Amino acid sequence: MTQNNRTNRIHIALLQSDIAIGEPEINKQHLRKLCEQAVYSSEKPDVIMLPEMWNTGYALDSIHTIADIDGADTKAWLSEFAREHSVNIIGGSIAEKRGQDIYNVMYAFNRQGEIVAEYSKIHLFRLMDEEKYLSAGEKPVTFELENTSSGASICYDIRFPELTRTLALKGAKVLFVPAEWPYPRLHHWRTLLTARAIENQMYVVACNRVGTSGDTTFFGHSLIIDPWGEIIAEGGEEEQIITGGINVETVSEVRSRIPIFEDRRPELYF
Ligand SMILES: NC(=O)CCC(=O)C(=O)O
Repeated sequence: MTQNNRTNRIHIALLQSDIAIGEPEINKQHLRKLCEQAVYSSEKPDVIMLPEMWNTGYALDSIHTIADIDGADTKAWLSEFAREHSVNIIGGSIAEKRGQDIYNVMYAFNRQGEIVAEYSKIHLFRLMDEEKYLSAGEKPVTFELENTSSGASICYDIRFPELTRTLALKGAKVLFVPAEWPYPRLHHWRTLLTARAIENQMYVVACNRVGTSGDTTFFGHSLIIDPWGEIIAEGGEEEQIITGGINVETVSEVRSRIPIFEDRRPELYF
């Protein structure tokens, strides 16, 4: 386990895992074990976070038969785990079947096991054929976790600064980003996440998968970045749990030092 010091207020554990393509049950057992490893560690986290599409991976050809119907199974075990262990969970994202459509959906649960957010990925990634198989979400989502206003984005979404700015304007101080982001775009990953943190003066917490599917290799490098753009924690390229602490008061400090939200001139931008 990669460990950061624990003087800050919210302690986060990122489950940077491999994903078995097209094997929801195997993935569920595996992620559950990692969740247990995180909560039974010597420094129990306040929030645990999973990567993008962890139930199926990008098994798009069979997605209609293996996606979780209404997310029912995933919601049930994540909610129970959150309540049983009194831990907040950002449930990465899963392939969810809603009627005849499939969405890439993030759930967030509080310590009581209540679902506090459901976000369907707005921007579908053509390079991985998402738009051919999945339906796009229509609504930016903010939510409260540990009394902290937070925002949801999934992977490719971070290439759209308008979305993160919208979430920041709705009050988000922390952006959670589950991902399946592969080589060769490590430079884009680090740069875009850091830019979203700096330009919105918010924490960015991103959990990427590792492992190889076909000829695509996912590099991990999960990140926790502070509102000044400094990296608090970064994963390697192996399966591991990455931990780091965030203190939301830092958001106000950075925003008062360089008051970009007061200096914006939105009447001139569009
Ligand atoms: N799963 C994704 O959305 C991947 C996004 C990605 O790799 C990118 O470069 O953007």
